[in-house]
Amino acid sequence: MEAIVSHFTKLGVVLEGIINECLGLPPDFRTNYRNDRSRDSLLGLHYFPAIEDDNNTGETAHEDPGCFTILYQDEVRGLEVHKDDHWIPIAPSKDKLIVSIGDVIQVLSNNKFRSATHRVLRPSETNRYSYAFFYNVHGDKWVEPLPQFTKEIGESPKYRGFVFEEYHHLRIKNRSHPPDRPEDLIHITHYSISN
Ligand SMILES: O=C(O)CCC(=O)C(=O)O
Ligand SMILES: [Fe+2]
Repeated sequence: MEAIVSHFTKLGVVLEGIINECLGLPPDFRTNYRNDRSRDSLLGLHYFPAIEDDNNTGETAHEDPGCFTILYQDEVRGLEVHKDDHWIPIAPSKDKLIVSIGDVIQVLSNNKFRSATHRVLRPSETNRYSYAFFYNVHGDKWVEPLPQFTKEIGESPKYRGFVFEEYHHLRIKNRSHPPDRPEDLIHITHYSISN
């Protein structure tokens, strides 16, 4: 397990540099913004075969809350990404890792990069295993749209700022104490500014 975390962490640092570059952020942005990996987490997931009447739901549609997620799925299908009103299956492969942008990058970039809406449908014929490595910011980090994507280019911020831990807790609460109505689940839109 420790070896996997160490590999994912090294890869995460490289990916973060690539994402920063794609966003046009300076190379030292990462070390200036944060340089603490203590809130990253690795989740090992085991999905039992779907049975009739449970809609095959493994993970309902959601976006990951942190910076980005590195996902390893075995050779069993199930992961789907929502794009242009369609659910697109992500072909499983033992040789591939899937990287998805999370809500923190969406907020920092003021929606220039969007977090990926995804879900897992469990196949009925077999178990499914995956590892999700969540590359996060530190809990007490203040997250808000960066000036590079707001005042420096004449755009108004689409989110109010928040402490990452607060949002993370609300997201965990979605799971531990799910609200009666699905529309009351907390998403990043909780911090949206409607102009
Ligand atoms: O198991 C998967 O393929 C995805 C898991 C996931 O989306 C999550 O844990 O946030
Ligand atoms: Fe996810």
